[in-house]
Amino acid sequence: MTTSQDAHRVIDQRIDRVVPLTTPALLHHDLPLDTPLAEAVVAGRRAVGRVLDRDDDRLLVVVGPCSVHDPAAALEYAGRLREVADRVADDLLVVMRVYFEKPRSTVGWKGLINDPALDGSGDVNTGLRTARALLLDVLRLGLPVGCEFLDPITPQYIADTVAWGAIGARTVESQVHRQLASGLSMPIGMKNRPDGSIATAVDAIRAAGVPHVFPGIDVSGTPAIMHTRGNADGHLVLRGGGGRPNYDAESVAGALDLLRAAGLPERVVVDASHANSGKDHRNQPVVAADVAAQLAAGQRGIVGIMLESFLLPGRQDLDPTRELEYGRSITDACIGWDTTGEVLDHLAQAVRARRATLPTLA
Ligand SMILES: O=C[C@H](O)[C@H](O)COP(=O)(O)O
Ligand SMILES: C=C(OP(=O)(O)O)C(=O)O
Repeated sequence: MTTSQDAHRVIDQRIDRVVPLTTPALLHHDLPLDTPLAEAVVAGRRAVGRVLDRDDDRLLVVVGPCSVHDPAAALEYAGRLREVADRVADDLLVVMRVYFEKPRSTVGWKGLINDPALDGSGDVNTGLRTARALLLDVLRLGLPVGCEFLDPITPQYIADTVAWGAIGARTVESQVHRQLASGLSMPIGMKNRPDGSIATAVDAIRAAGVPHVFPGIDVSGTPAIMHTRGNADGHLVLRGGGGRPNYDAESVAGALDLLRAAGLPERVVVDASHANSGKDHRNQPVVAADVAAQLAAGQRGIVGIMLESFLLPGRQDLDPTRELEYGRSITDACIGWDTTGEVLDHLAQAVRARRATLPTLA
């Protein structure tokens, strides 16, 4: 046994401070998902699943800010999005992107859960509470929610509210994240790796599709051995990479071939941002227009699109010496609100054109 004298020399040598973390159960108690909201989550997940399975010929659109840094602005955005989502509901299944966890290439702000005060103070308790409160508010407006799952323990705090999830480009090769995805209750998009490798994401879909056993925490916050069932709703997200986009018809066909060869459903979601836009938000409508043209030409393999969009276009630096502009991203550049409406209308039109090329679904 380690003596207290030894412990002092060997344990937590690089931990500066340990702060108690609230439990998922306590947060759920304080901010409950009531029955109507739970029904909305179940309906949202089912609707996403039907689009992915092509039992519903609409296009899944995951749209919203690159990251939430100001819950008030995100909620204003949600209110506006709700109106557009209703307008295009016959053709598009709109899910709001409500991202709280940012995987960084090196260092940078890691998102609202990690650092809600945006100053490096790392008040994760407040971050989780603020995130869950916003998720419930967005659900109350009638929008399904999409999140990236990055930290393996945060899902117990918020995943009950989420209809669609992503494993990001930087973690898609990680066994920890594949195991996590195998136990998550909603469909999960696996993004291609930052260097452009699609095979890695295809491997991730296969890995997450089967049961796993791994250490985690249960809803009470107690360490637990999780035995998962496997996630059959895994799908590929093409986000470009290695300095090249992969949203064009040839890349989509290549990705569908890889999925077929792996024995997986031939379906992809195209992310119009990240390496597909070269991180220039002005390119997102160009990507969306190309996707729209592929849909109108009858491409059924594209089941969804992701857009990074906020109230104002572009991005701003997180600069402690200056007040932030309301409604503008502090992570990746987003398309602004007006462009968002135009892009969604264009995509809805393309879905109608695709429908006209296809026999009616039974
Ligand atoms: O979506 C956001 C970013 O692309 C991601 O967090 C990586 O950002 P970074 O390369 O600026 O760290
Ligand atoms: C980090 C993100 O994307 P990717 O994993 O594709 O870089 C994101 O969507 O916020």
